[in-house]
Amino acid sequence: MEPIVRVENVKKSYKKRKGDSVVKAVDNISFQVHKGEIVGLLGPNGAGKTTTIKMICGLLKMDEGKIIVNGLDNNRHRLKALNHISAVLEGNRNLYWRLTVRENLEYFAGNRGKSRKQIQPKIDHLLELFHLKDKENELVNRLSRGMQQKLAIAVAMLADTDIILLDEPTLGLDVETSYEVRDILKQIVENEERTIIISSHDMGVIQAVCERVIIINHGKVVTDNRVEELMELFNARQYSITLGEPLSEQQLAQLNACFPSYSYDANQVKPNLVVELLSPDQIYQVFDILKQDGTTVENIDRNLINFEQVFMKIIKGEADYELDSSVSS
Ligand SMILES: Nc1ncnc2c1ncn2[C@@H]1O[C@H](COP(=O)(O)OP(=O)(O)OP(=O)(O)O)[C@@H](O)[C@H]1O
Repeated sequence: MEPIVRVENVKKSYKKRKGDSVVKAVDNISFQVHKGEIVGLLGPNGAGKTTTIKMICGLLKMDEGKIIVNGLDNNRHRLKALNHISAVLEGNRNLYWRLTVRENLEYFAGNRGKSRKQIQPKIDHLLELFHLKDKENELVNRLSRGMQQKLAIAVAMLADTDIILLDEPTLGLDVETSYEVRDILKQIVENEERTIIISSHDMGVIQAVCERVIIINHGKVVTDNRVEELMELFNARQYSITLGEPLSEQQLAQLNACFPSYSYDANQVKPNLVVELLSPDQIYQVFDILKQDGTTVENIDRNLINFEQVFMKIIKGEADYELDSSVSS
């Protein structure tokens, strides 16, 4: 099936203010998103996420490459392609501050050609979903930042476009509102056939709502994989081993040579060793090192790691696995 968004060999550089030097914000990236998917676009600060999102929604021109939205090349058919997209960009909530919550929803629905009457049931549904019903007659400039953010996302949902782009939807929100936005997004994903691309540093949101993540670093795609697979991959690798006796200097040197990211704590009730394995067979290599000095193993646990730790490993280049581009092709 033809993907709904196809980003092909896209490049974008910015000129620095002083001199002729340029920043390669996006350096030849390609990825695809299929209809109904919810994909996280991740990366450290300055990785190129916002630049990518702005190019997908036609706010920024790319230097090279192309982006196809629902079969339309957004270099050549920008306005038509944009009809398929709603975006909530970071720091730009595009709301009318002197209109009420309900008026904003009505206004933006009208912009998309919907009559006031036709749209009321959908507005009521969104007000309930976003817990904004009791604020429907409040002016937007009297709402908290979190409520404004929820309203901006509700406006994007109302447009009924195929694709929704959310740049940092929980940035700057308190923990409670951030959880609320996460839950609302989860419900939308479960109940609606929308294609959503979310850029976020909030790994909790990503883990809760995204099926797949595309991780960008220094303007390049470094990972394109299902969240579940990444979790499984890293989970399978980290083992915590409780030892009967402390390790010798020689054993530690060997562990360091074979498993440089190991950690060892001799100060617990029983000495504890944590190793990360590239393949399950490597556990036998660990056992061999332990056996040399007769160290006994009292217990082995597979450590559960969260998505934030997985992300950090990928970004730090600790992940030693093949980039799986097959999921998006
Ligand atoms: N208008 C601009 N002019 C010059 N450089 C820019 C401009 N916008 C972004 N950049 C640079 O391009 C690179 C990518 O920026 P971008 O905002 O796309 O990253 P990001 O992944 O969204 O970062 P963050 O997580 O901090 O929002 C950075 O080095 C940034 O400094």
